[in-house]
Amino acid sequence: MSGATALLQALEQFATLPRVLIAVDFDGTLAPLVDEPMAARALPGSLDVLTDLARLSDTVVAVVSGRDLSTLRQLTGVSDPVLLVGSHGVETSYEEPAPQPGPRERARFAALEAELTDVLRAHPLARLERKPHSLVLHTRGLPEDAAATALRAGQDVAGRHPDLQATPGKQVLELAVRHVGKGVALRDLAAARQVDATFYVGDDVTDERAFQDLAPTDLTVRVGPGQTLARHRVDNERAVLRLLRALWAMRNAR
Ligand SMILES: O=P(O)(O)OC[C@H]1O[C@H](O[C@H]2O[C@H](CO)[C@@H](O)[C@H](O)[C@H]2O)[C@H](O)[C@@H](O)[C@@H]1O
Repeated sequence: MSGATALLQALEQFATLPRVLIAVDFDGTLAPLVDEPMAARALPGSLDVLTDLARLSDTVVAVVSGRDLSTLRQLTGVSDPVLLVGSHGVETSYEEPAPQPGPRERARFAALEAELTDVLRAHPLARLERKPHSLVLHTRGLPEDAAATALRAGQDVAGRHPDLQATPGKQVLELAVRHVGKGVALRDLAAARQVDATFYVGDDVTDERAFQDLAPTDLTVRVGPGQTLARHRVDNERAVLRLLRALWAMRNAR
C-alpha cells in the first residue's frame, strides 16, 4: 500500500470517531517558511477550513505553535472556536491569563538576553526574536558558514545556562526560561475535552517531540523530508491544506 493510500485510510478511520482533536502546527505546516518571521502567513484557505472544522460537532480544533500567543493571534487572526496554543504549550487561548515570568525567570531572561546580544554583536546578520518566556536566535537567509558559527555561539550560551530549555529548530535556536512542550499541551487538551483520538501535523523538532508523546492510536503526520516518529508524511503545506479539506468533508458527512 502506498503512503498516500495508508494516510487516506487512516484519515477515514479517524473521521468516524465520535469525538476528536484536530491540531496543526503553524510555521512550515500552515504557513510556508520565510526569512522574516512576522511575514509568515498561512496558505489561503487553511485558516477557513480550520474554522469550518471547529464548527462541526464533537470536533475540537487547535493551532499549536512555538509562536507566542499574542503573535499567533496576530498572524492567524483566528479565535474561538479555534483554540490557540502558543510558546510550545506555555500559553493557551483557553487558560488565560497566561503565566507571567516571575522575578527569578525575569533575572534569568535578562542574563540570557545580555549574552545573546553579545552573540548578535559578533554575528550581526543573525537576528533575535523576543517572546515572553524565551529568546530565539534566527539565522535563516545567512550564508551557510555565518549561520553555522552564529548557531554554535548560541549553543555555547545554552551550555552556560543548563537551567534553560534549549530547542533547536529550522535555522533557529530557542532558549526558554519556561517550558511545557507541545506533546504535553496536546495530551492535556485531549484529556480535558475527552476526545477519542488526536490528529497532529507538524514539520519541526518540537513537532517530533509531540509525535513521540502522542499515543499509537493518534494520527500523526510529518510535513516534508527528514527522519520522523510520525506515522504518516505529506510533502508540503499545500498537502496539509488538502488533508484538512478532506477531513472536513469526511466529518461533515457523518
Ligand atoms: O511551532 P511552529 O509554529 O512551527 O513555530 C516554530 C518557530 O517558528 C518560527 O520560526 C520558523 O519560521 C520562521 C518564519 O517562516 C523562519 O524564519 C524560521 O527560520 C523558522 O525556524 C518562529 O519565528 C519561532 O518563534 C517559532 O518557535
